[in-house]
Amino acid sequence: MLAARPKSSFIITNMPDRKRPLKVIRADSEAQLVNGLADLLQHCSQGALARQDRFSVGLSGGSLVQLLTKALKQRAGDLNTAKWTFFFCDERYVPQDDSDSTYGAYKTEWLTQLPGIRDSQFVTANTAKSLDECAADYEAKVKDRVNCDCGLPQFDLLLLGMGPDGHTCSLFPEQPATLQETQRLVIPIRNSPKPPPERITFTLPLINNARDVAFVVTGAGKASVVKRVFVDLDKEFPAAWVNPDQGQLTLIVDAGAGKEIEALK
Ligand SMILES: O=C(O)[C@H](O)[C@@H](O)[C@H](O)[C@H](O)COP(=O)(O)O
Repeated sequence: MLAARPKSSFIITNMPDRKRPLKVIRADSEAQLVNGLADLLQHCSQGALARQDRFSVGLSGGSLVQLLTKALKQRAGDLNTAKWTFFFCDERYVPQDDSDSTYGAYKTEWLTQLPGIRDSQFVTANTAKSLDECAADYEAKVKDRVNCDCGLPQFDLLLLGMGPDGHTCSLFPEQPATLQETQRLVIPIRNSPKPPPERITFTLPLINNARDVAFVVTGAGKASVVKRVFVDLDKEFPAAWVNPDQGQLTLIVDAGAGKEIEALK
């Protein structure tokens, strides 16, 4: 059977506030979307492993857990995941065996469905520490394990989701001060508007230094926010602050989430 190829892929260039053109991959079905995500993983991992001996990936929670699991299963024969290291762009400050843990969600899926991936490939947050220490400790792990040739850790790929309120990672519109962070790469979050209230999250200096950043956004309910974030760069929404300095920004959407940007093709 022919693999379901993404319906269309296009570049939006005429955005003065964007440092690099935005690449959009628009899928008509979940199978096409998974295939687009799998292509991206293959492309980014091959590039990273040609440059160095590790591929560093930042994961997010939500619907991405299932979509990424499907993409990795689909390409299990082609991807050499043994050299991949998985970090968390944000993590909920709960014990690792709590049903709210993002690491726990991945572990449940992957260690049963993706036997090639070992638990030791996840770089997890130490939630036995205080929240502040947990964030500082995770920043130290990132600095220790991610390529820092340019002075700042540079992830090979960050996979991000976006909530209907335009939040990404644990950067929420109700907490705009988090977007102004310039020193710390991982910060604690208290009183998150989305439960659970305590979290840690990557900050913009780390996110925008990545080599590749991809958002995966689905559902017609997010269509207008997708346009306001990715086309209008409306800074009311934290996701609009993701603007990689040199890296490639890719938006993978289904037909529903992409319906208001379709005309820009
Ligand atoms: O920690 C969390 O609460 C989730 O990880 C959350 O930030 C999620 O990534 C977005 O809300 C997008 O989720 P969906 O893709 O499921 O809409």
